[in-house]
Amino acid sequence: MAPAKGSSLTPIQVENLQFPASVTSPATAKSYFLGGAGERGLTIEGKFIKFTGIGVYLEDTAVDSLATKWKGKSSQELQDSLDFFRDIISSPSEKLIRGSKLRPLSGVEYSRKVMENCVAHMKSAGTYGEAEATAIEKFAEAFRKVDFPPGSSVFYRQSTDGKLGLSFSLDDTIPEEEAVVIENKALSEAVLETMIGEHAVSPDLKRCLAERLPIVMNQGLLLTGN
Ligand SMILES: O=C(/C=C/c1ccc(O)cc1)c1c(O)cc(O)cc1O
Repeated sequence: MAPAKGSSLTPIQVENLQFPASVTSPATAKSYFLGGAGERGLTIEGKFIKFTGIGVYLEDTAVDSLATKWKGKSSQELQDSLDFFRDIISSPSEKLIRGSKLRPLSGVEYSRKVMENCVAHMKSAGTYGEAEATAIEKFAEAFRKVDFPPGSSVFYRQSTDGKLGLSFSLDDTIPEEEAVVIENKALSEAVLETMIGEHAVSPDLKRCLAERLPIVMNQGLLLTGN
């Protein structure tokens, strides 16, 4: 029998955070592969401080939809193409994003930064209206009583029909139940846009996606090393 064709997608380590090559969510029973992961830091008094590690998990179906346009392009070409990242964001497959903390952060502190970026993006894209302002309020409320010690995580599930599921975990395990589901496509997409789009908070994550996805588009998926 011919050997199975496929690339070996490896887990990724961001500082002391481990991002497995694939995960199955007990909330949805769906499996996702690790498109990429990277750090998010801030320069404070001239020093780059790493605060979070972000992992972007995609459903297998994302590969074919991306391959039609991007297969054959080099990692550098992909990294330099905003349209490539926009196609990941809008690809017709569910995404699961894990944002894990390297330093302690309160939910209010963390969510304020995420919301600032999301609102700025939606305003510049012309997608911010009353429904989005209400969705942002719901987002803020979900984080109000959350505390993030190092190693703890928020999971963002972005469904193809525009729902954003939020869940919180003290480690890297995906909770069985989501804390809240926000039905707003513009906000859902904005969360990933702020991470890998035009003004991305994690260039490291963009580089990683641009390096790994060509392998998957060329060789297919064969997951190892969880
Ligand atoms: O990771 C962050 C935010 C980290 C952070 C660091 C220091 C603070 O005082 C507050 C928050 C993040 C993200 O994951 C996604 C996003 O769109 C914006 C962010 O800032």
